[in-house]
Amino acid sequence: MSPVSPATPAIEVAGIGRVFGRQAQEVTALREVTFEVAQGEIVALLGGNGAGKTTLLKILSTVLTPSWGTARVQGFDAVEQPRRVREALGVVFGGDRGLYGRLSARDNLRYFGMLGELGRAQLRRRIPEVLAQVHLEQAADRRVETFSKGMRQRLHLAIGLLTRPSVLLLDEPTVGLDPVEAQSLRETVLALRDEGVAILLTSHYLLDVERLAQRVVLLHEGVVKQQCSLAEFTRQVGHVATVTVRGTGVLPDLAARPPQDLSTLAVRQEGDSWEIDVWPKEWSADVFTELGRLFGGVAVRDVRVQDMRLEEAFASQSGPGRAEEAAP
Ligand SMILES: Nc1ncnc2c1ncn2[C@@H]1O[C@H](COP(=O)(O)OP(=O)(O)OP(=O)(O)O)[C@@H](O)[C@H]1O
Repeated sequence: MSPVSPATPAIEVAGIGRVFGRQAQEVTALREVTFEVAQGEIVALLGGNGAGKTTLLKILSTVLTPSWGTARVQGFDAVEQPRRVREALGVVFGGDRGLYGRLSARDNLRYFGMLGELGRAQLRRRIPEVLAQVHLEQAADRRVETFSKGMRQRLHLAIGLLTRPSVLLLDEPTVGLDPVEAQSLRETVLALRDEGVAILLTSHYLLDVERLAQRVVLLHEGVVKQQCSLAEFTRQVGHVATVTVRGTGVLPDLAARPPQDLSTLAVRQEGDSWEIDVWPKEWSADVFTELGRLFGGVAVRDVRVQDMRLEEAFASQSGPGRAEEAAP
């Protein structure tokens, strides 16, 4: 980790804009984006398709230059000092891209470490350390093609950690993972934050944002539509998931037992079968107590939980707003 003052923001984006193409084909991906990520903080960068998230991550990782504005990582300018920025930064773009299935996890780490200009001695020391950090020691010498999605995602993270970055760009860390794998990956990410790593996270899942981030930056058509604490964001979103309870026979008497920690209910009934959606405002043990109270004593056949995708939240929040303003 680089010796920076705790007062220096880990990421500092000031008035960034990016235009692609020329004249008739011109597309303004970013108009005016300003925000900071403090040392040891996790900020979720959110926005619907085409909002500008990828463009911003590319600017921060020095792959793309901005058309205007400045981006700094640990105080280093992404355009003037790209090498220093790359030294401070770990970039984890997950999914199935980029790993070599026929190589072991250890050999993938060696390969990417060498591309990242780490020396042999450094790699000998770092590889076991990052394998331990992401809990892949036991699988280190297995071919990656035998890995689950969660293990692959862990390996991506390990590669991003090889250079001991103090800032991580984490793109969709839990996409395609089952709930257990997703939760265990989140715990690894939280452990990194506790070690002081600053993280800019993009995700389509509210649960990731809720469990990981302290603050939210919401992009819409290339401008920051909203910046707020996680508490404020989830309050505005209203609910974290849809729980669908299906049963047969007598409906629970919801009028007699008005729901508490659940925001709304929708009831569907066909013949003898019924289906009720409830929307918990947040995940807590109280939600399960409340579900037990509402549905105790009726014939429940199954319960399904669908974590809310952020698109649903944006549907209510991504109105035109500031995005209508003229580009600078
Ligand atoms: N190389 C490019 N040439 C032209 N237009 C581009 C280019 N890259 C991005 N854009 C446009 O810039 C806008 C922002 O794209 P960007 O990929 O940054 O959005 P995003 O928020 O990452 O979306 P998604 O969630 O769909 O990945 C879009 O309108 C996109 O079509």
